[in-house]
Amino acid sequence: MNGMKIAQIQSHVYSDKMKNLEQLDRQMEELAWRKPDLVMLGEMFCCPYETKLFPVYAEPEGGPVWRELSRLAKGYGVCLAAGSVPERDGEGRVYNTAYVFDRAGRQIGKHRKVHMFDIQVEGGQHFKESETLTPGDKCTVFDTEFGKVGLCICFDFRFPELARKMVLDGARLILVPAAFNMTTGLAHWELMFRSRAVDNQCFVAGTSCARDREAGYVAWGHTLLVSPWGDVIEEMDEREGVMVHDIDLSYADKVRAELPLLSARREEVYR
Ligand SMILES: NC(=O)CC(=O)C(=O)O
Repeated sequence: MNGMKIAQIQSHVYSDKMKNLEQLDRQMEELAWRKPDLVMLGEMFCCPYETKLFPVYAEPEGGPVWRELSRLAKGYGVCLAAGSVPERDGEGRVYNTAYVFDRAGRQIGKHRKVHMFDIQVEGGQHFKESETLTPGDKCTVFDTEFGKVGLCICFDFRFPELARKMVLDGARLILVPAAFNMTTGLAHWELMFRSRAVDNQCFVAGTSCARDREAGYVAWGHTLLVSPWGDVIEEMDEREGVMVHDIDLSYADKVRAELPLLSARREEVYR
């Protein structure tokens, strides 16, 4: 199946973890009449984006947040790309992890953020995910009823090599739960998503949480969806909201056939 309806939810992040899931339940109920096939959330949608809080909010895979996400996917009969959450493994390490559930509530995708968001921009944003997070070490592409889908988290998408690998592994849509900020958002948000989409001739969906000026980390918002031709299908502003679109993944095949960037690569020259 190539056609799908994708809903991207840009929501407020409450400090009460479970309140975020109650909010999600209400949002999915309100969305139900639009019959989305896939619902997508932002990076750390149920934990304030602060390094000291990641270990406090972290849960193992299969924990209460995971179970509630699986229940919601099944209850509403949708594929749920559940943003990202802090995940604790059996050895006490904490990851920034994105889970994806199918319509039956089964986990079909999981990605641990590979590239740590450690930046120090003079006069702008400072952040050091590696203070409390451990990086993952895998490129993630998983099977869905719509074909292969790529998954990475925010800073990961700044690395063209990872997106290229996902596409060479079969992805025609890349999901990116993300949280740019007031420094990087204005400079690079739309530019990055359009660049990755044009280079890889695939749909890219970037979903952020809404901006909260009182938060320790002020998210840029601007959830967006970009086509394989590089067109911005829609971009939100910084406020809470939902965006719903019908996309046809075979459009990526059409663009790749008309402008054969992927098939005309000369790997032997780039080595
Ligand atoms: N949350 C992030 O990883 C933010 C990011 O990538 C950025 O450039 O900003």
